Amino acid sequence: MVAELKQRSTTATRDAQAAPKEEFADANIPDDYVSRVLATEKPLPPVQLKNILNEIQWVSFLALTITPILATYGLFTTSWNKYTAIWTFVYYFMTGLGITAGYHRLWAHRAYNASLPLQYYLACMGSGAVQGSIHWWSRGHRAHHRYTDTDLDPYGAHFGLFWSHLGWMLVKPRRKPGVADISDLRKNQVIKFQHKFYIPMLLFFGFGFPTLVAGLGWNDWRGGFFFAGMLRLVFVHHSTFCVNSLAHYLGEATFDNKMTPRDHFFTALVTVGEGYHNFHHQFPMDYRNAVHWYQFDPTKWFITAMYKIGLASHLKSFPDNEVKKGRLAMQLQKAHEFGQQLEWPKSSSHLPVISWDDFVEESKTRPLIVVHGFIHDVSSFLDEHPGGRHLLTGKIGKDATTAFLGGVYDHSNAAHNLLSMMRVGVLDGGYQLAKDELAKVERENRATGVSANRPAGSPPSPVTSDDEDFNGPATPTDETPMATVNAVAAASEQLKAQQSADGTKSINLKAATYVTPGEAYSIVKRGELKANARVDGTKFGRFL
Ligand code: HEM
Repeated sequence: MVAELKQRSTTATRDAQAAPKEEFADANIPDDYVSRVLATEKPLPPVQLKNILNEIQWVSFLALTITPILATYGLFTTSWNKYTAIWTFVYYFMTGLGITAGYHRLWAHRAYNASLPLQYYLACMGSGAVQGSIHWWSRGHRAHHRYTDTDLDPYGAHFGLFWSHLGWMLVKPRRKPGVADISDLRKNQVIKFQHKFYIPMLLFFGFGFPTLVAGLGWNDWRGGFFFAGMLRLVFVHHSTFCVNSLAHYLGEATFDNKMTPRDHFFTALVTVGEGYHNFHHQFPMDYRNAVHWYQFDPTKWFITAMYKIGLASHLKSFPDNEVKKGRLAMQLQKAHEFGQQLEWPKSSSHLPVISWDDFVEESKTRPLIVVHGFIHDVSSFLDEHPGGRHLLTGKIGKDATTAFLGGVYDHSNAAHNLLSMMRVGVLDGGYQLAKDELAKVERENRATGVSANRPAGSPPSPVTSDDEDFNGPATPTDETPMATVNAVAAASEQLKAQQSADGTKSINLKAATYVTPGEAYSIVKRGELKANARVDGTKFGRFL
């Protein structure tokens, strides 16, 4: 089975990677390509001291070590000429842009179209940056984007800062980069030309041309070679390498933190504007790396200038609306993480459900106030209340929702938040129910020997907090005081009207939806809160 899988994998990978040149390299790619290749194709053993000489990639190793040595030698043996200094700086940008505007955004990502003269110019300048041919560079870069942070990424940041900056070029690749299609580049005449003549182009634009300009221009041949040639090349090299290393470590994940790319001004500064790398990995076909005018992206400015003079066209940019969505997603994630560090009120399902009667009884022993259907213990706040202690004590054992929500004072968000932290229970039904009124009447009448919902002489019904037991208003008797009967009947009528309106056994609309900052709780059916209490294992009708 394993052998078969291995066979299939090898065949699929070979198919994918060695497809005919004019076809898409990934035309036959299996759906599980990444995991299959990683599982079945073993990487080369790790580089160790004992095998290092065999593992070194000598061409790039020498190129990357000899240039800084020669540049340092030049620095100590050559005097600076003002014009050479300016030329070195200018040629740094020219060759840097050859990579960023040419190799990277034009060819690797097809972020815009360039006229033939601009393409040849960028190919020449890119050759002067000595980083391999467009063909080789773009293939590796497409694999980097496609397999970011996996072992199929040729310069995966997950292998460490040194590996992604330099290490991957100094030793033989530990495994073949993942398949990436470059069939479009194979057809490009400029790329074909540069690939064919890459070595002479590299030597000329890397060292000959900068030396010639300084030598013929102001007779500084030596400075031209060491500074505009060697020293400039060291800077261009490490500028590009920083995109693979620093841009995956330093800064913000502005649009997505699933992978390592980050946005940072400093990286942008040292990479000719490639430092907004989180943006770039999200929107790779965008000709910009930086969307804001104040962000440093000379490559974008160069492409825009080329567009203005008619040498570039079809500049691609990702829809602004979608860019904003990416930013918002991360902002929301951060806000959520911040919120998780805060203390939040107990939710209704973690509080006991208390009947109105029990609430009133308990209020005699401690300062309890009902607001929004929650019972709050305000003892810690009595003396702190900006509106005065008397306003709170006046509402103990009562429902203060109306007063709290603007009847007396329309409290701030802060007050709502503070209040929610004082919750100790949920009032059954959310507000004082008609049956509570009824129970009160019962209690009062019990003293006088009459009942509001039973014929005189029959035993009083127990006051129950089970909603299902509530069957409407009492039948008035001759003994019931008329005012009480009317109040109960009115409350009952209201309840009935509402029940028939929405077809449910619901509660007063006013109390139906409680919106507390950070939480919205909606009671859809009477008795639901009780279920919450049961789930939580708390006892119904008892304070914790
Ligand atoms: C436990 C419940 C309560 C809490 C946590 C609370 C909290 C606060 C807070 C924080 C303020 C400052 C202004 C603001 O943030 O909005 C305030 C002001 C006030 N509250 Fe309350 N309050 C409660 C209950 C009540 C009740 C039941 C009443 C009225 C019967 C009331 C009446 C007032 C008044 C009139 C002010 C304005 C004071 C002023 O600026 O002169 N509060 N309350």
